[in-house]
Amino acid sequence: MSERGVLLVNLGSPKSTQVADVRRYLNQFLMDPYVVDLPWPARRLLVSLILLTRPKASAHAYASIWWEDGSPLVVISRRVQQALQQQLDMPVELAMRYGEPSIERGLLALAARPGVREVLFMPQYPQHADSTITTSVQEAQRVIKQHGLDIRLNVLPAFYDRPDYLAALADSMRPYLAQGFDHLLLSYHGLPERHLRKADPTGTHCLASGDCCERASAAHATCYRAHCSHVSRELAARLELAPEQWSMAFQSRLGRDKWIEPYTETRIDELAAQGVKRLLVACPAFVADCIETLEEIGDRAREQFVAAGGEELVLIPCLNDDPQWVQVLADWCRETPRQA
Ligand SMILES: C=CC1=C(C)c2cc3[nH]c(cc4nc(cc5[nH]c(cc1n2)c(C)c5CCC(=O)O)C(CCC(=O)O)=C4C)c(C)c3C=C
Ligand SMILES: [Fe+2]
Ligand SMILES: [Fe+2]
Repeated sequence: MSERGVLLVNLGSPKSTQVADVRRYLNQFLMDPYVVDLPWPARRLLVSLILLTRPKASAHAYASIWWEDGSPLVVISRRVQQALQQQLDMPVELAMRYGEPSIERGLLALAARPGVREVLFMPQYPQHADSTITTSVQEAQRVIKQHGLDIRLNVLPAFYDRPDYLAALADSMRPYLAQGFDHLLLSYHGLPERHLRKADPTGTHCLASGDCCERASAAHATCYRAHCSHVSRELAARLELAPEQWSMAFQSRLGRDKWIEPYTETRIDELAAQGVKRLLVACPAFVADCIETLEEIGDRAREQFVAAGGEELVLIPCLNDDPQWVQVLADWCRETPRQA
């Protein structure tokens, strides 16, 4: 009997590539106030407008990357859960913030296991964002309260600075660099600039200057962009890259707000114009490949790069179920101190 259970948490995918399923998923996702952070009436209006056209386009994109056994994100996350379960003598469940398997289902399954009193809640996001980690924790707290569950939540914070994670990521990228390249682009999921300012506990640091992320600040405890910068600099150092050999950009913009820059789309054109022929792209905001890596970078960015004069864009896979990464997760499950 184990006192601890583990819940691996990721974002989630539609149930299928049917437009109706994609619409249901996008509605749940975008109506989350941590994602579209507008008051309810404005959020409802904006999301309803997005839902007029986006589900069809997204369904098409999902269909182009869907696997026989489902969404890559969910299939890969399930593989990680199973590999982890084989290494651990504590129960490991998988949950998605949107869609299935839900956080509710995961927590109820763990709470039903004899002896489990603590859930090590492991959001699978290296960098902090309220639209990923905070919303997942809130949902878990809601479920615990609603069902009166007798369990403590022990939340694993963003792990952008943990040396074992960084080593696993750098090691997974090394074979791709060894095949030769002109430039490595580290493309992170974007965020509206407003989200960054809202998450700034000092209220004055984030985005007050262009180099805010390079200057030490208490704001960096929850600054998504500072976390991305940290991962990028660490990767460059571990992979022994010169400054001109790599750069960082942000993808997946939605809507008309200003998102953090530079945009990946812009960088792709710039790099092609600079004469980069063989471009490597890694996506370190994701630990599992998903529509954002496979379709947005692996398909669309590749086409864009070649149309702009590049020769080859190679997408470096996410950590996925890499044994070294699974080992790191297993270590964290065993070694994270119990919560008082
Ligand atoms: C306002 C919109 C969005 C914010 C903010 C946002 C933040 C954010 N998302 C991820 C990780 C993932 N996002 C994924 C898909 C996805 N993201 C948005 C919008 C926002 N994300 C949309 C509308 C979608 C759906 C696909 C589409 O229609 O384009 C995924 C992949 C899901 C899958 O099934 O494969 C992930 C993972 C992070 C890390 C993040 C904040 C930093
Ligand atoms: Fe997203
Ligand atoms: Fe910053």
